[in-house]
Amino acid sequence: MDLKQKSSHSCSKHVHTTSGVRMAVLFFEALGALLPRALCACSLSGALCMCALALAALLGARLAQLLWRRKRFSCFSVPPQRNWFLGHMGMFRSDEVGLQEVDELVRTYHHSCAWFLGPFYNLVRVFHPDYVKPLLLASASITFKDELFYGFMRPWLGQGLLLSNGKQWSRQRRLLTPAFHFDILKSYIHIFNSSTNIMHEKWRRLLAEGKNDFDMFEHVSLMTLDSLLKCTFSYDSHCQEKSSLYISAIFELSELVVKRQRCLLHHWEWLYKRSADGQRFHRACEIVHNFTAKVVQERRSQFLSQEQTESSTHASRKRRAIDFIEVLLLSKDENGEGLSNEEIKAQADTFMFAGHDTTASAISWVLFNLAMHQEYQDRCRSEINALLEDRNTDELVWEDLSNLTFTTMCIKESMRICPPVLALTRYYSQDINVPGGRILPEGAIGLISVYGTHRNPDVWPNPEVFDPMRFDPDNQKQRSPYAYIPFSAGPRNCVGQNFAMAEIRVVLALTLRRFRVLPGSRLPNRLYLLIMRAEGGLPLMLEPLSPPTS
Ligand code: HEM
Repeated sequence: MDLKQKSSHSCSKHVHTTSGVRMAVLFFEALGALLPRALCACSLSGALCMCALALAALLGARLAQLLWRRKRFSCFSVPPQRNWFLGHMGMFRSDEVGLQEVDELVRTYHHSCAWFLGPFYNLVRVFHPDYVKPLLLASASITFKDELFYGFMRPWLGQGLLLSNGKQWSRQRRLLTPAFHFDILKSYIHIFNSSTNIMHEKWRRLLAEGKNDFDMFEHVSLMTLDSLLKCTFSYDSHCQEKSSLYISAIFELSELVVKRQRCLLHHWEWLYKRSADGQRFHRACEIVHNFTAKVVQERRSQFLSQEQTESSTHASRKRRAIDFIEVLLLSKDENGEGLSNEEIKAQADTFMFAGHDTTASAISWVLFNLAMHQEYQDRCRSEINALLEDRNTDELVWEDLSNLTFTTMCIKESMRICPPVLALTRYYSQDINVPGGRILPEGAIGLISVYGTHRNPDVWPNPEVFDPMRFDPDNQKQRSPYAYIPFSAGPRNCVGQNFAMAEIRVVLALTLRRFRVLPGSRLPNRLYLLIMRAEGGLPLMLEPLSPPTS
């Protein structure tokens, strides 16, 4: 449907309607400013009365300002609110019902709607590729990661790539991009194979003990963390077999960030610092930072001493997997300046956060979707077995990945229907034009709903149906590149997407070769947290398969 036709308002209209409100703001502000002067000339009771009036006038000015700001959103549809003051505050649910409400929102409003969080935050939620495009392609100089959604991660991730803005971000992005070059990623395939093997060994042991209701999220998260620690720090944590303080701290931090976003009182730093959660957050940050600082320091001294010996020649480096820390230690900008220890620590913490839970979510949900669709699971398995047919080892190599065509289609369809990152938010320092003559006003937060866009029936017919054929190359041609955005798009897209896709393909291929995956004891209810999870875990059952005979 033509989006312009659907547009019922134009933002230009609000200029007239808001001038009255603007006058009211000016009136109340003038009143608030004049009253204190009049106070000097009054008795005590008169002074108290004047104080109350001044306060009321200032409050009136703020409320009028609030209404004026909201008016700027009148070109967007506004779903029913709690009341004019609280707006949609508290109406956003993070459970299965909440996700179904997003589906309903998309069906009703087709492309976008305004969303007000009390008197403080005004958002525009977009869920159509034509609206997503201008928001994701807006220049980095006017686009910022907003503090409402990203700010609470700052004490943990610092000014790493995910949270930095402007020039600092562009410099970091230039320096970090080589870390994700194919030549580097190739050397990680062995790590992905071996971490998957460790997980499968554990599964076989548990199956032999008679346990067969696996919380896939728990197992896969430990496995992706294991891989990431090896790829980032060359650190073998053995975290799949034994617990570690560092790992528990990472899990705790992810949980606490979401908890804080949901609790308005805890947005206030002074109060949060004194709360039990705030203190847990502080302790967990300390554990993570101490760990990263120690590794970075050790690696820098090791690196410097290696530089002076012959053993660190280019050839010898090429023989082993170069970890991210090493690439970061080597990187230099156009002025020959490298990254400081502080910057490297922020990047390493960012990789650990951005890389493990997201990939775990993608792997867990594709296993779930294939458990629910055995016909597609069988087709993936045939593809994998055919690929490894004449080999005497199960080890996948980089070149195999491009031959897993149908398996990759299933992964993509699973990330459409269950995107690990459900939404992105941005703050814009200038008005942004979106279709239908609408304007996202300067200072507003744009919430790009990945989930909503992937489920938009105007773009994806029968969006709730799992159909890998949507990603057959012939069926993709007609679609906007902004209709499918699990890794975001534009300048701030996911720098780790090739890493993630390689890992997911290795894990899925080896798992389906060795196990049949079946639905668990109950169907999961989805959870809308920093990433898509399942309430109480994602139970699946496994049936070990014997190696295919040729
Ligand atoms: C299936 C797995 C993954 C998904 C779905 C995913 C998704 C995303 C998304 C949607 C963004 C944009 C976030 C925003 O704008 O706020 C992003 C950014 C980012 N991702 Fe990923 N990611 C995945 C894996 C990884 C991995 C494995 C790494 C690193 C090892 C990584 C590192 C990053 C970084 C550093 C950014 C910030 C990029 C920038 O702002 O320039 N991600 N990711």
